[in-house]
Amino acid sequence: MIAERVAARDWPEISGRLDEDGWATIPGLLNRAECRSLAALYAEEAGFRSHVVMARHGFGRGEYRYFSYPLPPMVAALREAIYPRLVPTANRWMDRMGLPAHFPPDHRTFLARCHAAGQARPTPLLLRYGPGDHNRLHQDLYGHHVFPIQLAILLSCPETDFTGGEFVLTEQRPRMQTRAEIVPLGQGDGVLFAVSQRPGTGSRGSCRVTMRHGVSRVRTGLRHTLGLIFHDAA
Ligand SMILES: O=C(O)CCC(=O)C(=O)O
Ligand SMILES: [Fe+2]
Repeated sequence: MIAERVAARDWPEISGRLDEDGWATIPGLLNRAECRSLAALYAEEAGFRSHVVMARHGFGRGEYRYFSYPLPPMVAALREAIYPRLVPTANRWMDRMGLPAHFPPDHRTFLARCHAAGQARPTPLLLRYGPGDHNRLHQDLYGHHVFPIQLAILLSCPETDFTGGEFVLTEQRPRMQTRAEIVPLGQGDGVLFAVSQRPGTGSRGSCRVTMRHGVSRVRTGLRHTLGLIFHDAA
């Protein structure tokens, strides 16, 4: 089901958006019931390898939990189905930036590479924000092996479950001020975005664009997200 749903998307269009902007939304990737059941996992004791209280690390305010292996079936299915769709873009980006990394066509092979290099801890996570919580701009780098695109899915419903809490992306280009963009997301929508660097075209030809992401302050209610990073952590 997840595989068919992912296959039905217009991947050439999504790749074009990623090349142009460094991010692309996938509207309605999960339905409301799926969002609810994933968000409900947050309260369960089992299934997670660690719990991070963001304020303790200067990451912002709010909390998140990394899943342990085996991942919940829906999370595993999303990771496996989406990765191969992103590989052509990821490899093109590496070429354009003159970086040697080359990503294999299936996720299992890429994970084996991460694990052999000591990056063996799963990175998919659930995040939870209440009133006043926010996520400071950051990059999800967890070791040498970095797949350059990641996915976040909004599990809560804006205006109904929470207010505020916008997904924010910034990009920095050489010799320019930082630009910020708010990504409009509804419940169940996914956003694909550059983890750290992507190729761009600047005034002097091609350049590297540095991206960061975060979440603006949640005003009211509770906001849950699922984060899917394709490399594992050291
Ligand atoms: O909560 C969000 O929308 C962003 C979560 C995040 O930082 C991530 O998925 O890597
Ligand atoms: Fe993140």
